[in-house]
Amino acid sequence: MGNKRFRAENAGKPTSVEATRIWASKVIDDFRASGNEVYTFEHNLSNSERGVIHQMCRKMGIQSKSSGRGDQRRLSIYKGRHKNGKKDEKSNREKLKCVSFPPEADAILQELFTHYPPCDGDTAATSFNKYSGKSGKQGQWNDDFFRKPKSSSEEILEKVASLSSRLRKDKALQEISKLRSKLPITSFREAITSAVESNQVILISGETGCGKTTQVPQYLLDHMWSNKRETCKIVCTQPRRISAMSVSERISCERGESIGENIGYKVRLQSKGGRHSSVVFCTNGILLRVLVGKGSASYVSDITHIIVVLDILLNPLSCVH
Ligand SMILES: Nc1ncnc2c1ncn2[C@@H]1O[C@H](COP(=O)(O)OP(=O)(O)OP(=O)(O)O)[C@@H](O)[C@H]1O
Repeated sequence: MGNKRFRAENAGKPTSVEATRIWASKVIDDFRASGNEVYTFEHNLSNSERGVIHQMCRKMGIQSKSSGRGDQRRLSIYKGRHKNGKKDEKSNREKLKCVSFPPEADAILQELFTHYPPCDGDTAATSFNKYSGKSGKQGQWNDDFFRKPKSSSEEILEKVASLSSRLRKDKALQEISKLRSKLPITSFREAITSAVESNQVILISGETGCGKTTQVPQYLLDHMWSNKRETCKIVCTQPRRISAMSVSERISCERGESIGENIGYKVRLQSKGGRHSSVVFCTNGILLRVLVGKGSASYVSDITHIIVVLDILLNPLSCVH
């Protein structure tokens, strides 16, 4: 399966973006199955077609590079990582970091990731050293990010007092607080905290913007601190790493504190906060890794609440019998 065959397919290249994707994915698949290290497309690709192919390659983890000028510009794709056409030594080192699982664990993970696929950001090395453990033991997460803060009841009281003092003094915070009190979810605050107290799982459904994401974690946190004087670890998932980061920033702002104090996040290769943070946002993929990681039992029991975002589309036709 050499360049000849690819050139033949290249000659009949389609015109629309979708058709380019279909055609290019076949060419890339054939290239991946071939013994060739490099494949160069014909020079009859337009700028936008090359753009589509570069984008596809990025998603598939294939290195791609265009070279040449004007009509002669051609796009090449590489099996290994290349820098300016030279093989990057790093790729060999990266290959050595491959994690393998015993067949039983493989089957369980396959099923989990089929039902709850990690988002793009999670599929690449998630704090690999922390997940694998420096000793090299696979699947061992040595991180205490998901452990409960060690605060005593006096320290909790101080945190509550400090929040009310900020609210008294800070005009901007008072404005935000006024806006928060007008959110549709506000009238359900008590109902939510008492439902959480008496049930293991609750489902909260509300229109977009009603306050589910930003308010529920705070209701639970304030309930744990003010009413129960107890420390807690509230883990909230978000479908995307960017939303995990921005929601934790928003909540920190609503409480007049810096991100990484009581509210934090952990996404691929990035985190703010730590064990001391009581509310932490992460992506679905990170939570899954926490839950299925070997030795996770010791700190998973520290997690007091898990808030998962579900996007359920109800098909009205399915209700018609
Ligand atoms: N970063 C932000 N800056 C300003 N306002 C924000 C910010 N994030 C959220 N809000 C506002 O806070 C309110 C509650 O938002 P929140 O995300 O909690 O709602 P939601 O019910 O979770 O919505 P969705 O179902 O779309 O996720 C909304 O009115 C929103 O506009």
